[in-house]
Amino acid sequence: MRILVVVAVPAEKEAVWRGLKGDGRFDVVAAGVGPVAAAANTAKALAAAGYGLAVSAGIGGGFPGRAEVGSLVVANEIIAADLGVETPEGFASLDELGFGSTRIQVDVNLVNAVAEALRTAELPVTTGPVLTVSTVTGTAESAAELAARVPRATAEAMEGYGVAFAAQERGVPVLELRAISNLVGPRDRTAWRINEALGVLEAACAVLLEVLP
Ligand SMILES: O=C(O)c1cccc(C(=O)CC[C@H]2O[C@@H](n3cnc4c(=O)[nH]cnc43)[C@H](O)[C@@H]2O)c1
Repeated sequence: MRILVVVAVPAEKEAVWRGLKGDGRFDVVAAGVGPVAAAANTAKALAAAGYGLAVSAGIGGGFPGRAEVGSLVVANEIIAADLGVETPEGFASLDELGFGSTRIQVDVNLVNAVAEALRTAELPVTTGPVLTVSTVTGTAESAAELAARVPRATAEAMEGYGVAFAAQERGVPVLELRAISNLVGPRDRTAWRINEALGVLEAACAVLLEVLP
């Protein structure tokens, strides 16, 4: 099975490739930051070749108490968390407005198999919903609002839903894997542990190499 791995930036691509050891079953694309770049470039890649799986991978923010810095999150649901409208009563998602779904489920057997393999490799891993946002959350208020909107929210990043939507349109299964570089909350750039997260992402990709068919 050929597998497409979509990351945002070159540093993530290098980490993923190191983990995958250049295995010929995988193609790794640095699609750019954000859901639009991710969707457009995933759709382009999926149109160019036959893939059995699309993986959105990279660093991400962990919700405090659910995913710590240096750990991994495997999404069991990929949610476009800011796709909707603001109303005087609060945020209303596209689902509530009747314009479609902001949630894409990930195959539970795939999630469990990958999470179990990562645990066996002694990598700290949690499964749960991963939110896709167009703006990195930067205040305690926004973090609390998101956590209330999606009660089990485990991590946030900026590309998963774009990759998942493009994959879904072509009937290709999707997986999202995030290595946590920072906590979701008040912006503190000095607290981001990007190199540590890239190292964990590399180690996780070495496990993917073994567990994916
Ligand atoms: O705030 C900054 O100074 C800053 C510096 C470097 C990079 C950024 C990013 O926003 C990178 C976004 C990039 O990384 C993923 N990511 C990582 N953590 C988070 C997060 O807490 N919330 C959303 N996205 C995150 C994201 O998928 C992008 O690809 C900022």
